[in-house]
Amino acid sequence: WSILGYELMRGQECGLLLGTCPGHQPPDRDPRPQTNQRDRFKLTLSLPLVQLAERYGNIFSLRLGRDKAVVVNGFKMVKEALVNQGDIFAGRTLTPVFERINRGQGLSMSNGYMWKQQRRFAMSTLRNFGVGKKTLESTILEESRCLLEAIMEKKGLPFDPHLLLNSAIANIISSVIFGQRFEYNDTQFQKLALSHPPQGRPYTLTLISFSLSLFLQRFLQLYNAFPTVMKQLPGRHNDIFRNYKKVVAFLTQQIQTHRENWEPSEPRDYVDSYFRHNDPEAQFDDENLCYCTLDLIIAGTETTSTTLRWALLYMMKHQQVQEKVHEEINRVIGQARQPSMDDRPNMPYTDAVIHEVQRISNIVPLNLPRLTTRDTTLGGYFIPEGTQIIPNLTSVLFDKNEWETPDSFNPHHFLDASGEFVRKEAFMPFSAGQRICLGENLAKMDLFLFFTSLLQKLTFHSPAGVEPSFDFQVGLTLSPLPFQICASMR
Ligand code: HEM
Repeated sequence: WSILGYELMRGQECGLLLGTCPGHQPPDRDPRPQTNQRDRFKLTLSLPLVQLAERYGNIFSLRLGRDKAVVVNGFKMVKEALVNQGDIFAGRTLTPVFERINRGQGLSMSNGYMWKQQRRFAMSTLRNFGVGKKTLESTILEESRCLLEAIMEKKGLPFDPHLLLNSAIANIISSVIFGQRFEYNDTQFQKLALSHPPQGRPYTLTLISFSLSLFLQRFLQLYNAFPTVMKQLPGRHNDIFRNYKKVVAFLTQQIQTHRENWEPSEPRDYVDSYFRHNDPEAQFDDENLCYCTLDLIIAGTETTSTTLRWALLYMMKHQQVQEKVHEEINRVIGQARQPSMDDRPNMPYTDAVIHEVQRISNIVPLNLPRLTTRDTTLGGYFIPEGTQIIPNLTSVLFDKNEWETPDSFNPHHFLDASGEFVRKEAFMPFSAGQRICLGENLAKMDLFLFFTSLLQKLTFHSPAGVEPSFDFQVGLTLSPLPFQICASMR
C-alpha cells in the first residue's frame, strides 16, 4: 500500500491501469503531474490522485496488478462512505504480506467480531490508564520535562530532533502498555525508539522502522502479487519477515515477564488488563496480545512524533506564528507552571496552529485501505462486497470547497473573525467513522502538551544560513527528511 502512496505522492504513474466509473466523461486536459515536485506547497497542488479526481470524478477505480480498488475523494464523498455508510466501509484488506506477518490479528488489520471486541477493549483500557484524564497528563508532563532537558543539553547547537521526539512519544504509549518508561540512553529503550537502523545494531523499533521502510520497495508489491512464488525466492522481502519475527520475539518476552508477575486484582497496564479478559471467540490470547501491542506501538509512536517534527519545521519557517504562540503561552500559562489540558480552551491560537500543522502535513495521505463488507452504492455507483477502498484523506484535507487557502500554512483556517477556535468537519487527519484512529484522544493530548511545553521554554530556528526544507519521504507516514534544528532558551 505504501508503494502506491509513495509513487502517487511522488507523481509517478506506477503502472496503474485507470478505470472510470460508468458515465463520467473526462475533460480534455492531461491530469498527469509534469515533474517530481519536491516543494511541499507545490506538491499539494499536484497530487496525482487529486488530479485524477478532477478528471474522473470523486469516485474512480484503479487496477493495482491483479487487484482493483475504488478511490473516494473529497470531504462530502469520503464522509458519505466512512460515516454515513460506516458499517459497510469498515472492513480491512489482508494482503499476502500481512497475512504472513500477523494472519489478520491485532487491531489495525483485523475484521469482524474479533476486531470489534479487540478495539472496544483497547479503547476502554486506554481510558482506564489515563487517556483524557489527569493521570496520563502528569505522565506526559513528566516526559516533556525529560525531553526539554535533553534538548537543552544541545546548548543551542544544531541537532536532529527525530530520535528524541520518537523516544519521548514511545515512552507515553509504553507507559500505558507495559507500565514503564525508559531513559533515552537506555539500550533497552533504544530498541524501542530508534527510527533509522544504525549499521550493525538490530534493535526492536529500529527493526520495525527498517521493515516499514522496506514496504516502499517494489519487491513487496511482487510478493503481494505472487506470494507462492516469492516465498521460494531469496531477496530483501525476506528481511521484513525476519525482522518482524525478532520484534515479535521481543514483545513475547515482555508479555511473558508480565505473566510471571501478574496480580489479577491489580492490573498495572494494558498487558495485565488483557490477561483478565476472557473471550476465546475474539481471540483474547497471548499471540493476539502481541500483535495488538505491536499495532499500538507502531501507530502510537511514529504518527505523533512525525507530526511534532512537522510542527517544529513550520515554527522554524514561520517565525511570526511561533512568536504568536509564545505570546499566548505567556498570557495564559506564564513560565511558573507547566501547561495543562485545561489551558487548551483558553489558547485558541495555539490550538489552531496544531490543527493546521496536522492538516497541511497530511501524514497518512491515503488513509489505511478499507474493504466493503457488503454490496452498496456510493455516489450512484454500485460497489460490490469485498471491494478495496482508498479513502483519499489528502483530497479532504486540501479540499478547495472546505479550506480557504488549502495549499498554504494558515492557522486562520481554524479561527473565526474574533480569534475563537472553530472546529472543521473536514479536519480528518485521524480519518472518520467506525475505524477512525483509535489513538485520536491520546495523540491530541500528546500534541498539545508536548508542543506547548517545548514552546514555553524554547525558541526554534534554523541553523545559520540553512533554509527549512519541506522535502519528505513516504513510509508508514509522510514525514520530513532528516533535518537539523537549533533551540535557544527563551
Ligand atoms: C497524530 C497522530 C495520529 C494520526 C494522524 C493517526 C492517524 C490514523 C489513521 C488515518 C488511521 C486509519 C483510520 C481508518 O482506517 O480510517 C489510524 C488508525 C489507527 N490508529 Fe492512529 N493516528 C495517530 C496516532 C495514534 C496513536 C497515538 C495511537 C495509539 C494509541 C494510534 C492507534 C491507531 C490504531 C490501533 C489504528 C487502527 C484502528 C482500526 O483499524 O480500528 N494512532 N490512525
